[in-house]
Amino acid sequence: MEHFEESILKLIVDTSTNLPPDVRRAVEQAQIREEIGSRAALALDTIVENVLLAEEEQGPICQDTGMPTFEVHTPVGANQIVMERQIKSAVAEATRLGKLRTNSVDSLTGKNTGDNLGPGTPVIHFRQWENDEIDVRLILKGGGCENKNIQYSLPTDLPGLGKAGRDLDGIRKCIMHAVYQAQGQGCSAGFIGVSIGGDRTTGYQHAKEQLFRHLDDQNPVPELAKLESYIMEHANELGVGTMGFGGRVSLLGCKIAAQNRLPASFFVSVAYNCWAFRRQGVRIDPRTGEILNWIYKQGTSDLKRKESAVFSDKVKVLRAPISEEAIRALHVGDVVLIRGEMHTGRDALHKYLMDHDAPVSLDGGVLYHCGPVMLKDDQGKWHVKAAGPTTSAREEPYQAEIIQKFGLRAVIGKGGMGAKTLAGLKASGAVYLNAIGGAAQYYAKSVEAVNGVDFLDEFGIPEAMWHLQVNGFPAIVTMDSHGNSLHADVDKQSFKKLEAFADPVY
Ligand SMILES: O=C(O)C[C@H](O)C(=O)O
Ligand code: SF4
Repeated sequence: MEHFEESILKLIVDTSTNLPPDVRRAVEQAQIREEIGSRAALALDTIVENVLLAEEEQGPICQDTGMPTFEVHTPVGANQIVMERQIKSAVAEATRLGKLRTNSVDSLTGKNTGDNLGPGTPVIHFRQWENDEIDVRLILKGGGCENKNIQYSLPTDLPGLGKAGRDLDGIRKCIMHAVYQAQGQGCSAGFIGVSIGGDRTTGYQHAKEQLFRHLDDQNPVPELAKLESYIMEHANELGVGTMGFGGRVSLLGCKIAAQNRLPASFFVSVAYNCWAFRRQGVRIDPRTGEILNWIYKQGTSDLKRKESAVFSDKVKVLRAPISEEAIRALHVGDVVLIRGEMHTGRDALHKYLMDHDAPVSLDGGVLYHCGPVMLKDDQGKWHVKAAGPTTSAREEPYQAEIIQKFGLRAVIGKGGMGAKTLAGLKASGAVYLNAIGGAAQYYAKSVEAVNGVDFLDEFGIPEAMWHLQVNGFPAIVTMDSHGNSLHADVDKQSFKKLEAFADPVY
């Protein structure tokens, strides 16, 4: 087993940086379906560009490399204790190399362990099988889409859909609702794994396991095969679209399975995975630890780069610090390019800023909801390795007050924010800009220099306040200072479409 750790490291690097061909094909199909020039098409062009950049640079496709989850099958008698130790060591090494973000945070102190190791992380499940080879599968599912997982307990009443009973029709309604409720926050268009039955714990576990199925496999249970096709067809009528921008494609894959349940329980558990669907697997020789073959084909396909609308002359350039006048001139749908300094800030920083001063002036400033992957070189200089946006909705309780308190003019994130922030943007003269979730290589390229960092020791790399010099960071105005929100509009329209699926189908 001399090569086992090295094989696991290869698996991690490939999973994080190289989107498998079946996932690429699904993204490509969406790109073909969306109307040229639409916001969804622009978002998909950025996603494709990002997938290709990640492969070329061997950089993380998305900065959130998720909760590394390993499903391992071993021959009878293989030493699982040694394997677990080596998997952990490979995880730490991948983190040191910047292929995984430091994602393991102490839930009580907020301290980041810095190497992705700690109680509960990474997740490793072992099972024995009567087979001569070791099978290791890995999924890197990020926090934003994990937050959009949902579990229904039937019978229930679903918003827009009415009663959902303990039958196939009730299950159908739950799944339609699951896609609707994710909106753009889980970086749609997504992939869902669905489990019918089990208990609360095994339901979610089983739902996640469905994400390991090949996208083009055929469900062996005829009713579930039919339900999968129904969902694929109709969830795309909801109009959520890529990043919740509206559009023809809201779902890229759906895999459903059933397990037995208790008489009193009837769960439908949905694991929602963003478009950055990073899962891979290897078969390993138990004598040498070497990789025998890859379970899903490895990257490389004919995804085509498209000239993006970002380069058109309609784009407005914003130089930070930004004036109120420049902000008031912006409207939902405008594409902007930011030049100058922006500051990253997410959950820990927002909470901190509520009752402390900021370490730098934020007057006219741009706050980026982002937890990047950063590496320090031998000279002590920091480099951005991946830097896409995080889900902004988490900052809803704080954002309006922070904009007002510090004079911020722009907040960048993804998935949109709520009514309180919208009112705050209007009152203070600020905008919400949407960056394309998961496009971490694409945005990292627009960073010219790291000007400094605050709270690194206290908050850890993803939560620290990084001061980034950018030259042409593209984003779309999705909430303006005149009370308009694309997110509220798409939510309303897609809810109306959801209501059309209330009548029984089964
Ligand atoms: O943590 C992040 O950087 C992103 C997260 O996965 C999210 O989607 O909000
Ligand atoms: S930012 Fe988006 S693409 Fe990245 S892990 Fe979160 S949900 Fe997935």
